[in-house]
Amino acid sequence: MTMVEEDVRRAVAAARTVVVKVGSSSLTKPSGHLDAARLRALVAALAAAAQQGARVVLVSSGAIAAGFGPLGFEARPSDVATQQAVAAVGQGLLMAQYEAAFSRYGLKVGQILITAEDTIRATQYRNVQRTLDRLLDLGVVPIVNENDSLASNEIRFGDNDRLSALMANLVRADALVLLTDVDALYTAPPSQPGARRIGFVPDVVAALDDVTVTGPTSGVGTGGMVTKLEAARVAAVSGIPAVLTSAVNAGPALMGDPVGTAFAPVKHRGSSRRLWIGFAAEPRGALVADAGAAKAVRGGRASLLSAGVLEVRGEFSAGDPVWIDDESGRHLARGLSGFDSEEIPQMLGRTTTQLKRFLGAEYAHPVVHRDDLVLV
Ligand SMILES: Nc1ncnc2c1ncn2[C@@H]1O[C@H](COP(=O)(O)OP(=O)(O)O)[C@@H](O)[C@H]1O
Ligand SMILES: N[C@@H](CCC(=O)OP(=O)(O)O)C(=O)O
Repeated sequence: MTMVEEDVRRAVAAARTVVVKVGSSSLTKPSGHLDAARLRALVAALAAAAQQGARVVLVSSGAIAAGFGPLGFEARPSDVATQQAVAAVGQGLLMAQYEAAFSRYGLKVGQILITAEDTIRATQYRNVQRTLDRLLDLGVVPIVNENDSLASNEIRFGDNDRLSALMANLVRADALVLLTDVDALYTAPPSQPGARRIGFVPDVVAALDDVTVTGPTSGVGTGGMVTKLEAARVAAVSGIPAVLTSAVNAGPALMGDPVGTAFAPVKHRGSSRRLWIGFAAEPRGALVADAGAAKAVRGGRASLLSAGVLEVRGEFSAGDPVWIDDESGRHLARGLSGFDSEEIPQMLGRTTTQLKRFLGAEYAHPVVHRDDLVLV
């Protein structure tokens, strides 16, 4: 069943669990300080939704943008070490403001700082999921951000837009609301003459060809509209309706009013863990499948066995995401490797019986189990 705009609006208003993402530019001043009035206005809208029974997860950016001013920097620092230090200061300031603002409505907040690395492994993923579920059961508003101070540069999410769509999967949200500094998606950056506002996107994958988007323009944001559309796409293919609008429209958006841009889901909800594998982290290496294994993997229900692996590329540990490629180098799937890259060469081409006999029972497992594999 495809949703029309009214269905999306209604789904957002009726959402039992809703993930709301707010960008740095909506919470801070260009000087690198928090804008307390705007933060309080946002909290008022979220508290109203919570008081009507919604379980609200807030994904909030702003740690770096709120921390550089108090530390005496005139602009957002560009080197990673300073950004990480600034985020450690800004995150505390941000949470202090949220705690004070939500407490006026009798609501408690809980901080969740997350790294891509923490969550890619099955045990860690379930741990984050369990903590968030429990916080929501306790009536707490979880406030999520990337752990900017600790995330290593190569594997960070980098933008909270994508993180928010993944969070929506993780908490099995009924809706995702992306709040930024522009009132809607436009056919081109709104500063360009002739850019038209788009009220409804029935199929975000198809729409990507028709709009021109750019990176951030605010000086404090990171992803611009590119990552917001990516988030809307991840939500849509996860079966989650989404709305994109400006932070000042948070209240009306959550009440289902026709503000901003509504995105219809394009698929039924899939397994959240599989989506996480598909979108969360950049693969560290690749396993090259022979023709038989490639066919089996493409069929959608097979594990990748060492008997069908020709080559291992890159360095990774067991549990890391890897590409599964065919012999011509085309990506077939993403999956979590069951072994360290250095263990795999001795396993290549061997059947499960041979692995058990020559290397021991601990090697008699698929290189990538089908539950840990997503076709691309
Ligand atoms: N097609 C488009 N429609 C709307 N906004 C766009 C488009 N292309 C680029 N933008 C820009 O994206 C900006 C929002 O991204 P960003 O600054 O990263 O916000 P945030 O801090 O909320 O994540 C807007 O201010 C807008 O200028
Ligand atoms: N995690 C970073 C923000 C990353 C980010 O996505 O920023 P934005 O584009 O403003 O949503 C921070 O808190 O400063």
